Amino acid sequence: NNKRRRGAGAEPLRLPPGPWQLPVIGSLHHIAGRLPHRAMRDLSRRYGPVMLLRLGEVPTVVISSREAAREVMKTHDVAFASRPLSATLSAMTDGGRDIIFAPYGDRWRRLRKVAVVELLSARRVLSFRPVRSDEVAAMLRSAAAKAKAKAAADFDMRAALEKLVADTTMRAAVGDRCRHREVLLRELELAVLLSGGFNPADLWPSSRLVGRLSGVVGRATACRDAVFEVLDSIIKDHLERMDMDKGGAGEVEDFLRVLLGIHKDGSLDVPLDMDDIKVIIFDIFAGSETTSVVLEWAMAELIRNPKSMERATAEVRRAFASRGAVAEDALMAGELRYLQHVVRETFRLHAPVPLLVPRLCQEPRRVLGYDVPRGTTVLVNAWALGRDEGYWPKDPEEFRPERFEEGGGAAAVDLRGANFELVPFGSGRRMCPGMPFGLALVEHALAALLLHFDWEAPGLADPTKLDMTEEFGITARRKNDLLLRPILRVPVPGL
Ligand code: HEM
Repeated sequence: NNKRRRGAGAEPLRLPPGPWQLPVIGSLHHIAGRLPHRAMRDLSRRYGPVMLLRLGEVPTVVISSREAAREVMKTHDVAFASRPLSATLSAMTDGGRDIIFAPYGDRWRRLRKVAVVELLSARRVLSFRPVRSDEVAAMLRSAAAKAKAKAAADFDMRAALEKLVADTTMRAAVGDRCRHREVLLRELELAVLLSGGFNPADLWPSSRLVGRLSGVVGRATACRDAVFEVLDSIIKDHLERMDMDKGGAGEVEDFLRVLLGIHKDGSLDVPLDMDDIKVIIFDIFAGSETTSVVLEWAMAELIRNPKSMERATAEVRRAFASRGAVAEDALMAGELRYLQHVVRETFRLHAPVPLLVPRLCQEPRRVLGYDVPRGTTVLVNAWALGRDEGYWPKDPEEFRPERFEEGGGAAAVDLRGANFELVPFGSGRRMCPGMPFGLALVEHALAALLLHFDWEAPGLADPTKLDMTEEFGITARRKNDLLLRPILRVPVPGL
């Protein structure tokens, strides 16, 4: 009965009446060797939008319809507001002492409040405008150098976007003068890799042998120690500097300075110790990584879809070519409508965290009539929701930003967590608090790349053939590099 088909043109799923025991319909071998979000989407087409998999020893409910997603992240949000803590994550976060993986409770509430109110507010995001402009300008200069090279050279878009996001985040988080940039970035990359959850130690938690053989917990501990050591030294530098220049932080006050200020003068009703500060900074680095992933997909989709590229470029140049640079006020006021549609469409097809961050069922709840027991891990397949033909009837697999225009069928759908068919940032209490910070950089960088350059994929006669393979991991990035050729159209400031 649970095995209803829900493919193209299928009837809407009819729910079973009353309480319903979820049978285990799949296990690890159903997804082994495949991208988990794809494999789970295929299973859900056969078994329905609420299905129970047994991944190793971990009972995992996968949610694949907007109705079920609404129940998990809205109707029963509190019951699903905790996180499962695998052995690897526990080692990495010292038992869930950060924000992203913290169990639901007072500590999480306190740290999240500090992050939301003091660091990621609209006012603070705005204050980093000069940092974004500087770092985007640096990226544009390196693209302009490639465009000027005699033998036209390829621009490594992935490397450039990763550098842009890392440098912008680094400056916003800990200021300009970070001596440990390389170590920090290397360890953070490892942290993201290790926290994927699909490793043997996390899937068979009761087996000490598996844990010992995989060695992943040891690596996670070493990774956390390395990051914390670097953060200790950054904090020491910061405190010295704060003592020296008592006059104030200048134009841009970085996150660490804000947090140390709160720690020193106890100006909040909640105390903040040094460990709290380190984990908040750690999370901001870890959370930001996804920003470059989505920018890379946006550029790849625009290359594959020349008509969309033409429209987006024309809009950006109409708005900014006469000024010679992107102005964030116009972006933030939503004046570049098509660009916003491009961003939404990219998130629809390429949710950078395709299964969101796992939730834990704290209290038994019924989701679409199925009983979800306490202790179950719950994954919301945002990637599958974004491609479901039931919600995106016109070519769900195609990149068509026009669907978000008036009359396009999805004009009212946005990213803020109220439309459960488009939830790349999650929804409810655990929704991503970094969305405004991430989106500001995505829109600014994308507009600048299109304003100053035309872009070509060298050696690719038919752009629709651009390789779009995804890589395995907690974040769904493109597998292969994106090498593009920039052709300078609007001079880059400062050159
Ligand atoms: C394009 C960029 C981003 C995407 C797609 C993204 C996505 C997500 C998702 C899916 C979650 C889990 C939501 C849930 O469980 O419902 C999350 C949580 C989180 N994100 Fe982001 N994120 C992005 C950027 C950022 C940035 C820039 C920061 C920080 C500056 C950040 C910080 C966080 C934090 C701290 C959490 C944990 C929230 C909690 O558990 O209470 N994210 N993000």
